[in-house]
Amino acid sequence: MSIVEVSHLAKTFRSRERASGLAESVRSFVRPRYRSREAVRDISFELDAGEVLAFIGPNGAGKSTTIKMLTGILYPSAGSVRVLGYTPWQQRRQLAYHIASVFGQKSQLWYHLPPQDTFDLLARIYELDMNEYRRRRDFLIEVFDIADYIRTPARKLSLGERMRCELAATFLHRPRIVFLDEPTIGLDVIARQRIRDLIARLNTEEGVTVLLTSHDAGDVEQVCRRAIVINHGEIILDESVATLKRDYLKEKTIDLQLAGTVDELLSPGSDEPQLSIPELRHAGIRVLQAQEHSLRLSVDTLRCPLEPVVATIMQRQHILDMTISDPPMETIIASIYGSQSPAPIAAENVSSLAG
Ligand SMILES: Nc1ncnc2c1ncn2[C@@H]1O[C@H](COP(=O)(O)OP(=O)(O)OP(=O)(O)O)[C@@H](O)[C@H]1O
Repeated sequence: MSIVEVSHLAKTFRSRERASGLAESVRSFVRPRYRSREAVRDISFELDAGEVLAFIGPNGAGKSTTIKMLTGILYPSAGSVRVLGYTPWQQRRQLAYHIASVFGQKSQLWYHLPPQDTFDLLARIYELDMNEYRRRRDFLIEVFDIADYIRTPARKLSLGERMRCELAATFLHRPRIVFLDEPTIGLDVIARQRIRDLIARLNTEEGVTVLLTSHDAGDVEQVCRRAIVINHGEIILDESVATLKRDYLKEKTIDLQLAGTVDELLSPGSDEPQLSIPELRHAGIRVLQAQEHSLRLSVDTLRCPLEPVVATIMQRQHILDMTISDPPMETIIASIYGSQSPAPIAAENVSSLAG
């Protein structure tokens, strides 16, 4: 059953243009000029209870604006939205008891207070029964493993610790839907993995519906089952993550730091660097960069699993360090459009496998 229904949603921002210089400032004061930006053009989709949806797209695609309309923070310019039967911007207060949102860049924890105090305040805001609240709080403290710093002021927590507390706070009132806008932004590999596992666990155990935005393809692959890709405020793809993986997330980049020089692994004399190892002269493997001790390969994991590639190189060279990264979201979007973008590897997407 659909618990979120979005139909032809649009949002145009109208902002006053700032003038520079005294004369222009006076002119713009007398006759202000406005600029319109269509952040969301025409978005329609439905979400069933228990789904985990990735809502992805490049910077400025309209993801946060859509979430803000679904949670009642913004009203739209056109279209309709029903979330759990409510119209978010008209019934924001009623809806707030049943949903929660996390904006990775903004904190809902009181900066100078320990998370425990924020939890107590939220319990009052959501009018929770105190016994039920304590049980729930203790359960979340255990699940999110935050007992050690629940009494430390939020301002003193590391980003990963704070994010775990943010999420615990989000689940306090047993929301039926959570909107997570970049919940893993800025986190290291281990903290990111932990957040992914926790979101997946609460979805499985409590059936909470999740709508998640992220620039990290790993979040999408590991947490979500369906993905909506948007660009310029419009949906360009609505598919299962399995299909997205098969068609667009199959390329991985392996960066290797070698004890020896890369020349030992390359065929001499060719213009384009090519591996000399016969087993790795495979259409699914491309050398992206080769310099002194570092080698960057692109591997099409559908045609060629990663393990044998790494194992074959290890037989010939000692590997000092290795990272495996997903293509950046811009590249995925570009390949959805059917063309390849030369966007650089997103450093934050890198997951280190060896140190
Ligand atoms: N309050 C606002 N006033 C004017 N323009 C805005 C406002 N909020 C967002 N925009 C513009 O709307 C467009 C969509 O922004 P939005 O934050 O929804 O994108 P996003 O997909 O979440 O991007 P990112 O991945 O960078 O967070 C952008 O061009 C942005 O500059």
